[in-house]
Amino acid sequence: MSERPAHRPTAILVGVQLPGVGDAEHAADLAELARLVDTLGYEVTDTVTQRRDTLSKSVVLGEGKLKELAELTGGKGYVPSAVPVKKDKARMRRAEESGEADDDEFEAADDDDDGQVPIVGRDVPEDSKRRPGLIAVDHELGPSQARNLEKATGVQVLDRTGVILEIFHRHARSREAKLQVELARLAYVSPRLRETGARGERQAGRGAGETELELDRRRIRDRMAEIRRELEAVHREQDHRREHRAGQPTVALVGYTNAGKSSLMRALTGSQVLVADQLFATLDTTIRALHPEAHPRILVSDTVGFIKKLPHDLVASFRSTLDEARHAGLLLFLVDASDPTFREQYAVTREVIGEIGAMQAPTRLILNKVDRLDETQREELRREFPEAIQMSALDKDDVARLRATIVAFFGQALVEAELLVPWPQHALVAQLHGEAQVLSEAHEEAGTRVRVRIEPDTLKRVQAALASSSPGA
Ligand SMILES: Nc1nc2c(ncn2[C@@H]2O[C@H](COP(=O)(O)OP(=O)(O)OP(=O)(O)O)[C@@H](O)[C@H]2O)c(=O)[nH]1
Repeated sequence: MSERPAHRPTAILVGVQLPGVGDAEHAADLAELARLVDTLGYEVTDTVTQRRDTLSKSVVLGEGKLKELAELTGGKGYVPSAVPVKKDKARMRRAEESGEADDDEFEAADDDDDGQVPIVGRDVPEDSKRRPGLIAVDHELGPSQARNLEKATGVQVLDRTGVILEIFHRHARSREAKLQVELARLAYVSPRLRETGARGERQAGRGAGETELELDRRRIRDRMAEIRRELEAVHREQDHRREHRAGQPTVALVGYTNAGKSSLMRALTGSQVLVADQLFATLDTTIRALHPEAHPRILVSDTVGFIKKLPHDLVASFRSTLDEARHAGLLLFLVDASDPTFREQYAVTREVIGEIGAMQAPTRLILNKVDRLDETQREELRREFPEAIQMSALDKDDVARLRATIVAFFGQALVEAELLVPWPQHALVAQLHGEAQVLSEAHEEAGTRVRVRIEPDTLKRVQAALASSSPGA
């Protein structure tokens, strides 16, 4: 075990290598989980792994490995009262009736689940200095698996989704991100709720014949419906804003978490976007103009990062955040080329982008962080990805070259046009300076004659504005 700074709680990782998962992939998955747990503020001190044909239905690991894990945590090493909960007959019957019965139910009736949403910091006592604060399991856990593991180890257990949700929760800044994360957390927590026995203060609002579990679930469903309505309102507002930007060329940066999107965004737009060596530092989409400004103005959007095994609910809840990518004229796929697993990360990103229907736009692959590679490695990558742009988001010249590539890309899509803007509509000339490349400008009796290179959509909008206010229109 390594030295632990006193201020950081510690965590143990648990992973089972299932058939079909190679050693390298297994190690990479655990390394990623370690980064996630680190981002959550824990220091990873140990990793317990095992090869198994399937995950143990009760506690994920086999008996011997569970003991090994419990030795590290100071826990019992077995699930107390590891027998079906026979005493609570009424509870069993209700569970069966509601289809909740678990053929592998080890969990004894307890009263420590308050049915509330917090995922971290639930109910495991921190009674020992030696005891880690968290066990993070690299698999989706069923409710009884998590609970049984907690009982056997005495330590709080989170699965990969739980860890990601907790990070998202901490990093959500905008109203939209907060609502989306809350929705995803409720979707995660709801099936994990268990009947907990009656407690006086929790009776309020309970309908006739409704169990406490049903009441909790109904409350969650109601809250989820409310959040969806709130989100719809936020999205209408966003659509409105997007319409306003329609026709403005936009380039979207997409990529795995920590690939360097925010750094590149900052470099391309001169803005103070948050850059952190953390996973999912960015949960919102930021949109800024390319800087120094291009004519017409080009917008750059930076959005939430992707990750392997990103829960589907979470992808769905971030769909609107990713909408910017769907409307972009150019998609830049950013990868951290110094990460040996970047090929897989690239594949995951493409898959998610494909899922949200954003693959229509032309794409370019950017191999970022090549400053961390030597010349031989770069040469190999050039052969493997001849079309890709190799660069470092931290290198000014590289960023300037990328900027030129982006400008050239949109330049190809521009058309040349001549417009006569009547004096009463002179404000349109100023607008054209922002939205098009003005080639020449001459003042005439009827107005200003402007030659522009302009996006076809923007041209249509300007022509429509001119036509609607021309005499006789
Ligand atoms: N050496 C090197 N480091 C880089 C480069 N680009 C980014 N970084 C570092 O990588 C880390 C992550 O960068 P970010 O820009 O926050 O990554 P991101 O893709 O926005 O991350 P998420 O918010 O998690 O999606 C930071 O510590 C950056 O300083 C690069 O080209 N070279």
